[in-house]
Amino acid sequence: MRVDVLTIFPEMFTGFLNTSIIKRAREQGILTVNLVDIRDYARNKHRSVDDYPFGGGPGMVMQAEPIFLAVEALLPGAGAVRPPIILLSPQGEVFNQALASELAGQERLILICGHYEGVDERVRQFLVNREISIGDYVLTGGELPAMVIIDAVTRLLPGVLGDPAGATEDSFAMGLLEYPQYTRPRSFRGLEVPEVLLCGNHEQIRLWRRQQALERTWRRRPDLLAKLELSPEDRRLLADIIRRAGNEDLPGE
Ligand SMILES: C[S@@+](CC[C@H](N)C(=O)[O-])C[C@H]1O[C@@H](n2cnc3c(N)ncnc32)[C@H](O)[C@@H]1O
Repeated sequence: MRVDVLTIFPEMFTGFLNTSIIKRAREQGILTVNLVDIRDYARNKHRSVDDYPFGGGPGMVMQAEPIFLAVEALLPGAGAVRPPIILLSPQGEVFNQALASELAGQERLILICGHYEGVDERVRQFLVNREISIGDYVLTGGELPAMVIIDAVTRLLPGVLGDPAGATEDSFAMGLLEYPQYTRPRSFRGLEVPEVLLCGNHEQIRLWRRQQALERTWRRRPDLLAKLELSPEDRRLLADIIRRAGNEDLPGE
């Protein structure tokens, strides 16, 4: 996958792109990130790309022209099929795992990072074809949201994770929060790993994990559970969880 990132702070991406799984994905040629400095498309000697808002008000607004020029330089030849051209914005559709999977199916993404008070509305109206928010809060710029999206999408690309099953069992991938994880030592300060995980019986472990995932989701994110199509086994497990919760305080929460 190729991702073009339009930003006025390309240096913010240095650590992110050169660390851990994202670094490896780039080295393996699975991910290519092209950082475009929007200032390279400013038509003034100060390379400024923002100006005061028409109508007054606080802060500065990023101008449309350098952003249009930067995108046009990436996509020469009008009329070609356009990749998703995404404006990062707190006003966009809210990013989630389903959207990450959808974007992971694309060959190319263009991400536009706003800054200051945001970008000239004409970018939103006439240049981008998608607007994505990473949550209901306001950040100083679109750079962190761009990294969030690149990270979530990259780990879904074939070949990126050593064990692809990891991503399919993650929270949200199957509509549930993930079951609890443990590693060595078996006993830490007298705190023991659940016995079932040591028994070597794969079916028992699978069932325990499913029950834990259902219980966590039921307690913490019942909204997710409401959207899920439950199997007969899930219904049985859930009925048991709810019955026990009615009788006693479930341990460990
Ligand atoms: C300070 S914000 C501008 C907020 C804008 N004045 C508003 O109220 O919608 C500056 C830039 O940060 C980015 N940004 C801030 N919060 C974001 C979020 N939750 N999701 C995605 N991008 C965000 C956007 O690119 C935005 O243009």
